[in-house]
Amino acid sequence: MTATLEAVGLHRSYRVPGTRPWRRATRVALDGVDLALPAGRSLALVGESGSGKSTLLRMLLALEVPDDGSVRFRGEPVTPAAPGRLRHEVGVVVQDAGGSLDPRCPVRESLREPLECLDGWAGVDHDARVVELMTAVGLDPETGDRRPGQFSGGQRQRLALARALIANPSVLVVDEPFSAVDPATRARLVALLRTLVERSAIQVLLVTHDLGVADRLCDDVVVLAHGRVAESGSIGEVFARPRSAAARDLLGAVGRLPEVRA
Ligand SMILES: Nc1ncnc2c1ncn2[C@@H]1O[C@H](COP(=O)(O)OP(=O)(O)OP(=O)(O)O)[C@@H](O)[C@H]1O
Repeated sequence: MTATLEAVGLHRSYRVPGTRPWRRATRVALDGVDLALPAGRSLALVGESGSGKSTLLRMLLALEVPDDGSVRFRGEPVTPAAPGRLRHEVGVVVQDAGGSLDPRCPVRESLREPLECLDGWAGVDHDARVVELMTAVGLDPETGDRRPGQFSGGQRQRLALARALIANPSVLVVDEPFSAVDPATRARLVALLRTLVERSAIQVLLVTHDLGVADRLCDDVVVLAHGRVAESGSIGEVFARPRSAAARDLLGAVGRLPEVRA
């Protein structure tokens, strides 16, 4: 069966800033990465800082062109110039959730924006959809007139989630979405995301340092180390019996094996 999202042989290097042009020093961020998000599954992308997770995400979202290799969405090649269905079907929550919301606009307008840009939403009541999504993420729709600065960090994460979900994506990409919130808020957001995902059958591609969150939300895991896939498989398998040093290091760093679902 065709994977929903697939990367084959991705390579990406960057010039190291400050080096003299004739020395041409480069840093390899991705070195031959293959990855697949099979239909109906959710995937966590983990790895130590600098392992290449964000770079890989930029390629997968067709925001940047790899030096080599390709990305396919539902079997079709995607590039920044021709992202095809990817832009319509993939919702994204970035690390800095507040950043996806215009600080000058009432949040209702930021939430409505994807509906105004994407096909298929012209005949739909956008305000009603905003009310629906604000309610779904546990925010009072009456607060839609407020600016992002009038919400707490956790509430802004909820708003970013609502914005990512508003155009009914089939895939939700979330990049360290819970790093800036306290543990109690994080637990509530994870529970909320899990409920939303189960209810709407969305596939999640999660980038995280938090293996507990990965375990709660995803079926499979890819462990990146030094721009390569060190290990991949079902979360239950990899967390219970890590084969690579990178996976063992990550699991060791959290002090104990995260709770693994039966
Ligand atoms: N635009 C860029 N220019 C130069 N080097 C870059 C660029 N983007 C990434 N890199 C380098 O590529 C490597 C991988 O970086 P990347 O941000 O993908 O790692 P990461 O796993 O997402 O890290 P973190 O968990 O800290 O966010 C790093 O060595 C980084 O310095």
